[in-house]
Amino acid sequence: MAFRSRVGTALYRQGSARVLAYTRRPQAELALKSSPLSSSRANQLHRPATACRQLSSTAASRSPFTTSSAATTAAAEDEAVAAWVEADSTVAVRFPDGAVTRYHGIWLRDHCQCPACFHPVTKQRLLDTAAIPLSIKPAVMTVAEDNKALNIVWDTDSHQSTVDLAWLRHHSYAPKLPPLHSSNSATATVAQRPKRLWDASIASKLPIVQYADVMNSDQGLAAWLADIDVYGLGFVDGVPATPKATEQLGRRVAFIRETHYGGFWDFSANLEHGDTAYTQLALPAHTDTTYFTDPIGLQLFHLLEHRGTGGESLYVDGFHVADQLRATHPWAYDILSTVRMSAHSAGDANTLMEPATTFPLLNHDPLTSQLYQIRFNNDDRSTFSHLPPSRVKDFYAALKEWTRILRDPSNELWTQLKPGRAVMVDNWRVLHGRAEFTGHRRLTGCYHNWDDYRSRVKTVLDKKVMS
Ligand SMILES: C[N+](C)(C)CCCC[C@H](N)C(=O)O
Ligand SMILES: O=C(O)CCC(=O)C(=O)O
Repeated sequence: MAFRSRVGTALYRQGSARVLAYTRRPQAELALKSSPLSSSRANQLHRPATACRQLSSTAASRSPFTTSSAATTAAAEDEAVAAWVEADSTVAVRFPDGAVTRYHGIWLRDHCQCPACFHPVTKQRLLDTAAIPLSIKPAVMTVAEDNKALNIVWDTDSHQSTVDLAWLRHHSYAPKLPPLHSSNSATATVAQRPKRLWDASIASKLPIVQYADVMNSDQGLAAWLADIDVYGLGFVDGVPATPKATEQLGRRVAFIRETHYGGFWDFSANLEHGDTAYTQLALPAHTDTTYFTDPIGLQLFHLLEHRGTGGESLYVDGFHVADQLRATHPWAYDILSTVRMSAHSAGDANTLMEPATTFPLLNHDPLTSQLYQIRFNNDDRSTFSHLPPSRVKDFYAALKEWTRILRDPSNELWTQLKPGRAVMVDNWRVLHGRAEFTGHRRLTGCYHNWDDYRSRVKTVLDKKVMS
C-alpha cells in the first residue's frame, strides 16, 4: 500500500480505487449533531439518508464502499488522475493531461447531482444550498477505477457525492481549463456555429429553405434554425400565401409572443395601431420593441398582397455594422456600448410601453464582453434627460457614425418580399425596415421570444442537453 502524504492527508490505494482519507479523525459525526438543520427539516429537504447513500448503480460499482474485486489499475496510467484537499480546504483535481484546478468544497457540495440533491428528471436542485456549511470539505475522496468520476464523502454529514470528472473539467473555474478532448468529452458542447457577418452581397446567395422541408421534418426545421443562427435571418420559399400557413410556419419555431399588437398579425396601412408600421411611410433600419424590457427575439414577415408601388424590405446585419464601427471609430463604439437610453410605444390610447431600465444601443455580455444584442429604433427612442451635459454631443456624434455605416448601401440588403417567400429575422442582431409605398399592402407575421428561439436551436439543431 503506497502512502504519499499530502498536506496532512494521505493518498493511498485500496483495491482498485484510491482512497484519500484524513490522517485526522473525519468530522462527520460531530457535524450531524451540530447541523443547522433539524432532522425533520433535513428529511424534508432530502429523501431519507439511505437514498443519499444509494449511489446510482454505475456510481455504486465505482464506489469504494462496495467490495470490488477488480484488479488494481496500472499505477502509471491512473497516477495522473488524482484529487486532494489543499491546506485552504479547496479540492484540487488533476486530470489525465496533468492539468490541475481547484474547487471550493461548498461549490462541489452545492452541485451534487445525486437524486436526493438534484432531481434527475426536472434537472432542478433539491438541496438547500443555504444549509451547506461554508467550511464543508471532503472526509474521503476516491477517483473511480475508470478515471471518470470522483466519489466524495463529506465531512459534515457523510453525504456521498459522485462527480463526473468530464463535467468537473467543463465547469472548472480556478483556473478554467480547456476541454480535455473536445471531440469526445462527455460535456463537450456542440461547436458553436460561427456567426457569418454579411453585407449587400448576400443578395446573390440568400439563405433559403423550403416550407415543406421545414414543416415536415426536424432536419428541415434545423436547416432554417441554422440559417437564422448563422446569418441572423432565414428565408422560406413555397409558403402558401395564407395567414394560416404563415402562422403554422412561425409556430414550427416556437409559440407566438403576444403583445399589444396581438399575436399573429395581419396588417395594412390603416393605423389599426398607433405606430408608423401601420402607415405607408418609409421605416429606416431598426429593431423592434426596444421599449420592452425583453425585446422580442424573432420576427416573421410574409407579404400576402401589395397592389401599389414601393414597399421594398430592408435588412442590415447589425453585428457587421458594429464590427465596422469598432474598427473605424472605437470611441463611438464605446459610447454606444455605455450611454443608456429609453424607448416607448405610446401610439395606442390604452398603451404606454416603457422598459424597466434604460439600455445602450450595443449590449454586451458582462462576463464574456461579447456583443449579444443590438437595440436600436431611433423613431421609438425616448427623450434624453439623464445624460451628463458633457456626453450629449459625444452621443450624437457616435450615433451619426453608427447611422452612416448602417445606411451605407454596401451594408444594405434590399429585397421585395412576395407572397410565398417568408423571412424570419433575429431581432437582436438584424435591423429591418422598408421603403415607403403606395396602394394596398398586406403584411402578416408574428413575434417569438429570444429564449424560446435559442431553446429550439439547442434542442432541435444541436440536440444538446444541459451539461
Ligand atoms: C410588427 N408589428 C407591425 C406588429 C408591429 C410593429 C411595431 C414597430 C415598432 N415601432 C417597433 O419598432 O417595435
Ligand atoms: O412593413 C414592413 O415591411 C416592415 C414593418 C416593420 O418594420 C415592423 O413591423 O417592424
